[in-house]
Amino acid sequence: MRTTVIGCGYLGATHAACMAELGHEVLGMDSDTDKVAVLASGKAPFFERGLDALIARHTATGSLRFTTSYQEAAAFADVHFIGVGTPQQPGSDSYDLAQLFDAAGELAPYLSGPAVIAVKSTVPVGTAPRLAHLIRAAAPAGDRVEVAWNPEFLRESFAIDDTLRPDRLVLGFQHARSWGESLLREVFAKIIDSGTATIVTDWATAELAKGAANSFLATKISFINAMAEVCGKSGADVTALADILGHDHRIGRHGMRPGIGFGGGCLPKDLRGFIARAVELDAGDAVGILRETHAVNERRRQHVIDLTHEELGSDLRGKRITVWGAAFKPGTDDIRDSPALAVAQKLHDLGARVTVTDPEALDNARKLHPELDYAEDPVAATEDAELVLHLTDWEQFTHLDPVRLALRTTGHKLIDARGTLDTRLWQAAGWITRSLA
Ligand SMILES: NC(=O)c1ccc[n+]([C@@H]2O[C@H](COP(=O)([O-])OP(=O)(O)OC[C@H]3O[C@@H](n4cnc5c(N)ncnc54)[C@H](O)[C@@H]3O)[C@@H](O)[C@H]2O)c1
Ligand SMILES: O=c1ccn([C@@H]2O[C@H](COP(=O)(O)OP(=O)(O)O[C@H]3O[C@H](CO)[C@@H](O)[C@H](O)[C@H]3O)[C@@H](O)[C@H]2O)c(=O)[nH]1
Repeated sequence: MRTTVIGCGYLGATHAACMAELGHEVLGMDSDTDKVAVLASGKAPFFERGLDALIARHTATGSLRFTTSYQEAAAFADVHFIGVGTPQQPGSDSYDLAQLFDAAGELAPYLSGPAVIAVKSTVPVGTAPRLAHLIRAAAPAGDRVEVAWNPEFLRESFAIDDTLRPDRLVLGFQHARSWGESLLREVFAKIIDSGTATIVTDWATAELAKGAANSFLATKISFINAMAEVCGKSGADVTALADILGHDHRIGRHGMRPGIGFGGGCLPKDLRGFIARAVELDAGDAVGILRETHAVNERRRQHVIDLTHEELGSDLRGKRITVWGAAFKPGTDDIRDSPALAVAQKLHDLGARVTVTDPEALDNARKLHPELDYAEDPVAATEDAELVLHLTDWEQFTHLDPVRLALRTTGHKLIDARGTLDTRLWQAAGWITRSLA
């Protein structure tokens, strides 16, 4: 089959490559000419394990191509996935849907025959009817264009695997047993036939499924971090506590790693967007729990700042601090709402001299935070540091030798905000360690 993917960022580029991997002919479309040039040359414009190889393989055979033309995209296929961004509006917790409505508005005038627009972008519930109205009004094919909602649940750093082997497939339609459903079942046939739970539902449930899933995941992380606060006051061990809770199959250990809290391009903004939409719908009382999820998460970042003051004093001006980590989590160069960079920025604002190191995300970090210092090598980054903050849990950091590092630093002080360092080894090497987990 032929499909297009409109919007080739983290989600769209992965989706396009994976659709080609399923055996389809795919045309990726993006309005960013530089991004399209990189993709067309057979590379991913960001770091995601395995994606370069997948894009290279399918662009080489011609089954995966890229364009900046809506007209070419409309003519190429009957099934169009939309994966453009839906960031938070500046100065508000609500979603900014401009990319989505722009993309749909640009594509629609070229839709002259029956087509299915399957939206993967994350949106507030109630978006589908508005988008369908806009598309049908602008498309020559009118009501023969069907809008489907197909939320995406992939995690960055596992993006390919999560796309090809998802936990579930959700397809939302305006009407039951539609033409669009048959077409999308054909697109996803290999995934469906491998036994993946496939839930066909209405638009609103499909839209809500995504925000609800991310709100739950965020709440699970904040729950264990709230327990970390109680453990901190009572002397209990939150990692052991998470293990004990996780053995209960109704709770499970996944998503229960305590530490600095969640960041990234999805959980924080989807949580805020979900709360804002519930308030608009007069269901504000129902999301009180999510407000607390958000508050706990904010406290985790502040806790790192508080511990820094405890170790280095109230005046941080001129203090040399090394931050290990810039990406919001390991396995990606994505720095959107990165807890590590938020803390680094705050410490810089307080007058500290902050040096950041990260295996993949330094280029992105430099662009967004030119005021911080950077070092490629974590050992060199730690030179003369009075305090080391371990803020993103890259595996590489766990292999660093605390004895060797102790010789280079002036303070021998470590805050492990991810709980993945063996702090006993660090203490044996003469370090004072503090932990969030
Ligand atoms: N990143 C993830 O892991 C992930 C996972 C699941 C869902 N999502 C959701 O998917 C959506 C996309 O997220 P992302 O992380 O890929 O964002 P992104 O910012 O990386 O990508 C968005 C892409 O859309 C392009 N674009 C913007 N306006 C366009 C237009 N009018 N026409 C064509 N292209 C246009 C941009 O150039 C960019 O390449 C969001 O709604 C997000 O919440 C993301
Ligand atoms: O036990 C945990 C698990 C995660 N995190 C943090 O939570 C954030 C999000 O992690 P993760 O969920 O692995 O990454 P994302 O790639 O942001 O994926 C989330 O957001 C995507 C975009 O909506 C969804 O598709 C995914 O299902 C959802 O997991 C990161 O900062 C992690 O460090 C923790 O602190 N503790």
